[in-house]
Amino acid sequence: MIDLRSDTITKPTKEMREAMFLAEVGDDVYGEDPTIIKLEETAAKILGKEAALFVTSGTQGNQIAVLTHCRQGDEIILDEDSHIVFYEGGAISAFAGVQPRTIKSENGMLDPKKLEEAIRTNDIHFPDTTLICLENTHNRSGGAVIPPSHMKKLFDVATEKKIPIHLDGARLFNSAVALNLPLTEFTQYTTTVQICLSKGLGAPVGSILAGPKEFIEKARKWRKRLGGGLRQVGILGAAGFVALTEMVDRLAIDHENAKILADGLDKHPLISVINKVETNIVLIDITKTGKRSDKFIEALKQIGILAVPFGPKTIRFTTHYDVSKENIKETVNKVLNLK
Ligand SMILES: Cc1ncc(COP(=O)(O)O)c(CN[C@H](C(=O)O)[C@H](C)O)c1O
Repeated sequence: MIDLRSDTITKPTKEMREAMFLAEVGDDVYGEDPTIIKLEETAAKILGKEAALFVTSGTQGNQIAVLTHCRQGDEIILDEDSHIVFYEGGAISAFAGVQPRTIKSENGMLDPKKLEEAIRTNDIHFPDTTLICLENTHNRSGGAVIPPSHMKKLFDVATEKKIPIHLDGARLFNSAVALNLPLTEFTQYTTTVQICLSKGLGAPVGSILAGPKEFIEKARKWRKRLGGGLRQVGILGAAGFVALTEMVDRLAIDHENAKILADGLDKHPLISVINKVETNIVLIDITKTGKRSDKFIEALKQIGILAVPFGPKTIRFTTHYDVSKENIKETVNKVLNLK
């Protein structure tokens, strides 16, 4: 099977497994796990933040960010297609008790004017707007890169209104590699940021939430409240450290493979690629095939290819470390022969 369902599929590399085996560990609830301390300090530095916290997933990182920034009854502004709204099971309402105020983005980019209009004024009838959430790359726009110049426009609106910005940067490294920029070019326009170690970077588990020191102390307590007090977690941290320090540059290969895949699939008379393939995600429209996406996914599985539905007529393919250029070429040849 050529598994293009997601970059979450990546399995730990040999180097990661060795690092896990040799990891020096301690009880992280008492702050005594040297490997996770090293990971958190390194991540904070790379992200240009005062402190960082290892979390078990991107979802947990986003949810702890909302719980730490907000109070029950607050309103947060996000893109209607953001992962936090679309894929996190309503957790911001279930746990943090906050109200999402969604605005539609253009290719993952919120309009600064619409953002400003969505911010509540001080009125007894209104909830307070206490957080703005961005996503970069933008998953449902097909891994769209939000350039720092656009992030600055949103940051300027938020700063003027004294509202923090949380960036869901699950694939922020993909944006940084696509634009050949350091992460701090993006994170300078955020208060807090979550990045995934377990997606394109290949770690088996985990994300990092980074931000101001005081914020991270509060976030650590929220993680504990959620049962996230981790013990000898250096075992996971060791793999995360390899991901963070050795697996970033190779994301360019995933981007190249995504472009080869997109160019190939687009040649099929009944398929059209609908996103500008800037990173590791390809979205195709299958309307002309007359098939619904679930049926098309089954047809792909019959020919040894795994992908995910992204709507009734849309399919997503995601390239990653465990899919080679040969796999991509094989995928193109097989799909081109699909009737
Ligand atoms: C932008 C963004 N932010 C957060 C997350 C959550 O990360 P995890 O909770 O899966 O570690 C994801 C995962 N995305 C997964 C995928 O793309 O296959 C699924 C949809 O949850 C994400 O794409």
